[in-house]
Amino acid sequence: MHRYTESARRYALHARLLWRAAPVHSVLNVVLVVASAATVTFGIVATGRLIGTLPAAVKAGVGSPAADRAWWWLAAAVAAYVTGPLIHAAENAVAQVVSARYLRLVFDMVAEVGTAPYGITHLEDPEVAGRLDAVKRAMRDWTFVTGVEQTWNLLATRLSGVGALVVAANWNWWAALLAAGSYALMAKVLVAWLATIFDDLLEATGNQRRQASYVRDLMTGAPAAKELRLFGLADWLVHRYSTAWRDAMTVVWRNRHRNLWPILLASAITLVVNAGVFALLARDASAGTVSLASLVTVVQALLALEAFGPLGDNQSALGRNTSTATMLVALRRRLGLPGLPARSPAAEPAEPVEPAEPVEHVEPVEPEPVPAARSAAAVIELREVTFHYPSRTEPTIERLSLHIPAGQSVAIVGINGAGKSTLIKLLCGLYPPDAGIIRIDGGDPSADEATRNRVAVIFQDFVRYHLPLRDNVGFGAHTRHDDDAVLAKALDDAGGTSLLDRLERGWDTVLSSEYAEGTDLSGGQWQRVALARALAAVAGGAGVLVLDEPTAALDVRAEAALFDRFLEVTRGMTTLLVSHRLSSVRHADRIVVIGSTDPTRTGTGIVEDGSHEELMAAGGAYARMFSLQAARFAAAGASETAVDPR
Ligand SMILES: Nc1ncnc2c1ncn2[C@@H]1O[C@H](COP(=O)(O)OP(=O)(O)OP(=O)(O)O)[C@@H](O)[C@H]1O
Repeated sequence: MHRYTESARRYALHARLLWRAAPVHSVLNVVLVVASAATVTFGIVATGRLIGTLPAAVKAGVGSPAADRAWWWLAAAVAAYVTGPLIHAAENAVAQVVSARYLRLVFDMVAEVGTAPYGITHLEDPEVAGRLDAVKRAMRDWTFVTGVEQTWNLLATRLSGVGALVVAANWNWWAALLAAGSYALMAKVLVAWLATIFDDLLEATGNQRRQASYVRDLMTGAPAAKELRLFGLADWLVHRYSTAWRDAMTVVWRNRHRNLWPILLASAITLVVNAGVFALLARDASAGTVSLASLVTVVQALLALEAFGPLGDNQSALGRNTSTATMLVALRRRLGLPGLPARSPAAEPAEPVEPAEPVEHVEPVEPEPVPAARSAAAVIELREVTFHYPSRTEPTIERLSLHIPAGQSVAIVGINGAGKSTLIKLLCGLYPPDAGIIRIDGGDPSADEATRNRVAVIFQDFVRYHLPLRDNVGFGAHTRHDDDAVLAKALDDAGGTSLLDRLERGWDTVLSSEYAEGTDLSGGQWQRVALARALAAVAGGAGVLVLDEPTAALDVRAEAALFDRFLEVTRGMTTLLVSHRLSSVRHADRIVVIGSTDPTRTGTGIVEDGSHEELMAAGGAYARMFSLQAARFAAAGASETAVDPR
């Protein structure tokens, strides 16, 4: 029973989405659908009447009143059959608009799931990630759009069934109801069966199908192409793909077979009921209680009752669509978002389908007046901060306190896995701490957007946007994105001016060789572009600049020179540098070594804190790491002024 009420709920959600996406066009489509169903019913009646009047008309001859009546019914039937396709065409045209807006709305809803909660904890939750991926995959399937477009055809068909029912009920109301009911039962059972399959596809198989898709993409995409050939992985991947896919689909196949019997039963009922109803009609006709005109009309009407039954591919497309929308709404609610966004994109142009417009609950950031040169340096305060990743039980950071005054440059160093990047992510508010407080100029970065905008970070795995150089640099600058002077200065400060000179289309060159007139960059060039993005952020209002090892692809000397330059151009700013190469960060005002502070604690704290000279003089962990790196590098025959990477 639950399955049947559930399908009613899904259709109700579908109706709400259509209404939200395109209210005017949806109402227009309903009107057209009613008109279309009416022409079908009228066509049935007119044809029946025409056939019924023909014998008398033929007998009475041309010009007789009977012949006139036949002509009238003929004209009416032709009008119905000609008008029907015209209305249908109009309905399709309006349906296109509705589907474009519907897609836009659903795209916004998905984008909001990915972007609206500022923290990234939810995206690392395997269940959320699996569902989000399943929704995105289902949206890419052609059935998703077809499902929306077919809504109106399905509605028109069902309504034409109502017309046929009224006509058939004129002959025998209970027989007509019985026939219509048997078709409806079959449709209900089939819809519930399809919904189970789609839910299984979306839910139960989410992770396994994700694995299978991942392996398939490895085989067909550029990123793994080199290793795939070098390690001879092709056969292994093909095998892995087919087993992952089979494992994923086993649940679907099993449920598909297990739930088949209600469909077989409903089909048998429909067959028996309809045989009985037609036998009843035949009996009435032979007894003379049904005229020839009525017989033709009722036969057509009874056949048209099939409109209440299963409607093939169109219905499964709509079923798939409603399953996806239901899952999306549930996912949104789980993340604390409203099921449906409050604002309608109906007023927006339907095409092209663009990325999400500002979402309802995230206040659009009003461009603030940005100082011409640079914004004020920020003060950073971490007090007794403890944090553990959702997928772990032990804390990664434990009771860590750090005060960074405005304008200081600080290097964060520590061994692999010490928690340097985690500390930076906490500073950006990407995760809220479990305990303790993090403040930037008094604001909480995990809760306050204006505070977050004060921090500009380039991570080790910074994004290489396949977009023009202008965007790759300008994305850092928020409100100054289009200010060429700001971008040029940032690129120059990052040591990337020569790169600009080499690009044929200058700032407009797309940084990807997958585009005509685009070009890819070397690892080092990409790092300079990323660095320029961080520097551009200063003009955009950032008060803290963080470089979390985005320079690993540069050689030792280049990284050291770049960091020195970075410290020079950002003098007076609050800056944080993370690097394994201690020589690269030795010129920072202050060096903070993080690591295990106490054997009873699993999380990281501050082990040492001071300037390069102070820490070297103290002869602690930093001094030992520095000397070790220097010795290794010297042994490798390089200059003694630079220190070996790792
Ligand atoms: N998203 C995550 N989920 C769970 N654990 C994580 C996640 N990211 C990092 N960790 C774990 O947290 C610990 C600290 O990682 P982090 O990346 O902060 O170290 P790091 O000092 O920056 O390391 P490296 O020098 O290698 O870059 C590691 O044990 C790592 O495995």
